[in-house]
Amino acid sequence: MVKSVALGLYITISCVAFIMSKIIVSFLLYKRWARKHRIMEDTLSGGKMVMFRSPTTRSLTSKAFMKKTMRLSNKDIIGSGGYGTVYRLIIDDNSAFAVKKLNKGNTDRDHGFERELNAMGDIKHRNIVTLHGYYIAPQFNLLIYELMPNGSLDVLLHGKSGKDKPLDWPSRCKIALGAARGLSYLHHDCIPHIIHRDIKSSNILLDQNMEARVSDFGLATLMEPDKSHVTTIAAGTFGYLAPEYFDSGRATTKGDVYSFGVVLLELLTGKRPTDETFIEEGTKLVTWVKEVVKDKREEHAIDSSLVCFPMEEVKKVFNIAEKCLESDPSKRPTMAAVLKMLEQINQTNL
Ligand SMILES: Nc1ncnc2c1ncn2[C@@H]1O[C@H](COP(=O)(O)OP(=O)(O)OP(=O)(O)O)[C@@H](O)[C@H]1O
Repeated sequence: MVKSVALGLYITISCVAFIMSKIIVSFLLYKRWARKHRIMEDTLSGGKMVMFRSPTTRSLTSKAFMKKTMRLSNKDIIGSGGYGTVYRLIIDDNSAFAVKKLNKGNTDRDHGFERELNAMGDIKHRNIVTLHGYYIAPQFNLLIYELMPNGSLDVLLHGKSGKDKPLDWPSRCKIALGAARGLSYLHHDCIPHIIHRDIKSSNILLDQNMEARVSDFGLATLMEPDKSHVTTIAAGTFGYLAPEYFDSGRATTKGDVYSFGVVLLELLTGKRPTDETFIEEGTKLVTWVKEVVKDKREEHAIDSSLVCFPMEEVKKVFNIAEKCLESDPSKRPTMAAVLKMLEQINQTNL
């Protein structure tokens, strides 16, 4: 009898010790993960700041960062979009950021919002704009990105100041290839796979080497779209949205492929998909280009600011764009296939 009680006690103690050790190991592993991923996590001015570990953020302190952030003013604005305003934040010679102040604070956000942001911070690729950190507070939220010194493809192609220095053909090829590589990474190499949902020229930014970086991935999922933002419907932007989206409202990788096809047309023709002349003529960029390609008149559609270009390559890029713009999503290539096609024709430019 005594023996069986002792045995029972022994088994209970062993089980409790086993469970406790598992809990402690999990806790330690979590702490290690958090230390690796977050250089700092601070409660500041009623909000929480999280910065992810990277060479750029290593020497920063959250207080110094917040102090500079609070001093941002209109003269620091780089641009604004449907989700908020983007500011240039220079900390020192080695650290410059683009801070996106989202329109709403976190009053209606849950832990899913932070989980999404942490997942976005894990994505590192040479053709994706890195998210360095975030700040969440009841009044406003900030997303802290790496600063892209050469701005967006949208401004480079259709900038307000006129095309004083138009992009040459090799630069356009390099941008198309970089953007395809970034998007292909999100679709095929990330686990779980990521649908961008808002591919357009203003979401393709250029780094110091004029290498394309896809920005704003995950943002459409993260945010409830601001109803005052007229260009964005549930997700995506008019002119770039795949036709099936208007029926189903469902974002898919093939929807991203369609939007990428529109960006290729922008690179080729130098025209915006929402160009007023198309609306006046009752057509759209995609329809117009399809007719031009069918009639083999590509030279009439090419951007007039392009003075020197190899016609064979131009035709091939028109062809890839056409494939991306198939009305039936199942007939569109995957981004991996688009990347391969672009790599094949661009070998001479790279
Ligand atoms: N990381 C960055 N580095 C440099 N400039 C940036 C950065 N992020 C955004 N910008 C600039 O700020 C502008 C506004 O960006 P934002 O992403 O808020 O809006 P958008 O992409 O134009 O529109 P939408 O919100 O509908 O996607 C961009 O056109 C770009 O020029």
